Amino acid sequence: MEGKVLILDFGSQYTQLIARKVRELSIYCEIFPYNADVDIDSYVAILLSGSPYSVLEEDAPRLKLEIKGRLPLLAICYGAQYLSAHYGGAVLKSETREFGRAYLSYISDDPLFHNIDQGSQVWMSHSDSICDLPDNAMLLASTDRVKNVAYRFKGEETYGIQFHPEVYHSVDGKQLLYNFLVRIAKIRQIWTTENFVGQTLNSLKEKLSGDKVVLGLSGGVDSTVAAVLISRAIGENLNCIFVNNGLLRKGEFEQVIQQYVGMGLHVEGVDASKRFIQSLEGVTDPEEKRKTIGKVFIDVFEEASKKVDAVWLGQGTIYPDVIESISIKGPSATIKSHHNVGGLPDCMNLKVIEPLKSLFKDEVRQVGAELGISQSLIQRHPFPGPGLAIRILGEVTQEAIKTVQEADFIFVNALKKEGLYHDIWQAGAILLPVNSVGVMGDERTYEKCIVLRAVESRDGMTADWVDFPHKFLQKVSNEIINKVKHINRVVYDISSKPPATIEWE
Ligand SMILES: Nc1ncnc2c1ncn2[C@@H]1O[C@H](COP(=O)(O)OP(=O)(O)OP(=O)(O)O)[C@@H](O)[C@H]1O
Repeated sequence: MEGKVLILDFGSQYTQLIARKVRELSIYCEIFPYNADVDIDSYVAILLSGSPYSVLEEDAPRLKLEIKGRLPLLAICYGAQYLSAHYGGAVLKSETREFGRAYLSYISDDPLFHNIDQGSQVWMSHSDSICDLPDNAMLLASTDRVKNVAYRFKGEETYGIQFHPEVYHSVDGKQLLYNFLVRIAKIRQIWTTENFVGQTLNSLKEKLSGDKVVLGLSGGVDSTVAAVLISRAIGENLNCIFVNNGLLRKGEFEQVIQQYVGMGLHVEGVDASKRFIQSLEGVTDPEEKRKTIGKVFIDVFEEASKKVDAVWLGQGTIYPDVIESISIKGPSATIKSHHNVGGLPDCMNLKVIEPLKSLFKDEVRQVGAELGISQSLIQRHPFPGPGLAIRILGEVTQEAIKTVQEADFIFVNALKKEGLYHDIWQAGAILLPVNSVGVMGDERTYEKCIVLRAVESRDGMTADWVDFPHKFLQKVSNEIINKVKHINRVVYDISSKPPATIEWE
């Protein structure tokens, strides 16, 4: 890849955002932990991230590579403090923690601040300050409260800035990154979806020449886009498997298979719903549900794929999954066990091909559009691997599945009809394992409760509930109570993530 930028991560919550901003400038970049062994010479510029640590702490992260002066370097927040402290400056605890908006009251005429004016709003988030710059560094910018807000080492393209150009509230942040990457580091802006597709097709053709590939399709965006890319490269040699685990939405299995076939994919639909539902009998613990589904999935997938004489397993892994697994904090301990195919390659002896592993979710969607995949597939809401099993609290029975499917169908259709579907990250119905008293006609009822959940989010990491017009909720609630058997009550979930999660289990 020509013109790659390296982002070394000190564990900041904003590191992925830095990468997103660089990609938005049509420049390719990769994130690695600060202590990873990377071949610096394969990059053309380096960015250092912020960090929750203080350089004053004993165990603060320190680079093991000598990077200063080798490539254009922009160090952000902790990165800037680290460079400064490491090369003879002084960093001390600030008297007051500086968090939020600040305004640049002094800006030098360095190219880093080209087209950025005095008074520009920047976003700060630090509790240490650079009190003295290293001897061979010069001051580039200040705010009223902090003097050493930006600096540069003399005679080098090595910069440090205290504020966060990657966050939205730094209004000229994108301009600053542009100045650094394009004007200073002279990187060409050639990372486009079109180029990505062209290059990926070439490399897939070369790598997979003549080999067969098997790939699990979930109906979701990632596996669909991965499948279409691979199929463009190797045609009939790609064999897809779509498993019906009986936990999909109403009519989804048939509908999605039809769409896949229409797209020219070679796909085998395996209806294993009975096997899944049987194995879930008596299981109520959420983690055990996920594990049970995962195990059956692996068995079913393995059996189906034996018929294909495959050498490769195609996967729709995307960049956030990769970052998560190499993060400086290690794979998150709290992540739920998924029924993804991560466990498959070892036991199946297949080589793994992951054509999307350098892309963020919205880039995957753009690639999908570039490949001509219909918007109805690309813009689908994320749907959990274990499906409706984790939207049925307590035991998963045929009757419970039918109830959730019907309620979900009414809710999601209403969203589509009102033109709300695409403004929402994810929506669905949850069945609670409690009965409550109601009255229908002259009869007293004692039946179940459906929760409606709809959230807005940018990346699924944080989410907020959608504030629907009451009339809309009223309409959906009426329709569910009138049409779905065993439901006498509908409630709407108004919790955000965190502290709640998007799914209930
Ligand atoms: N019903 C299924 N049949 C076949 N393969 C599946 C099925 N469900 C999931 N998979 C495979 O497992 C992978 C991970 O599943 P998961 O539900 O976590 O998807 P994801 O990471 O959200 O990706 P996607 O957007 O493809 O759904 C999918 O990308 C797909 O390859």
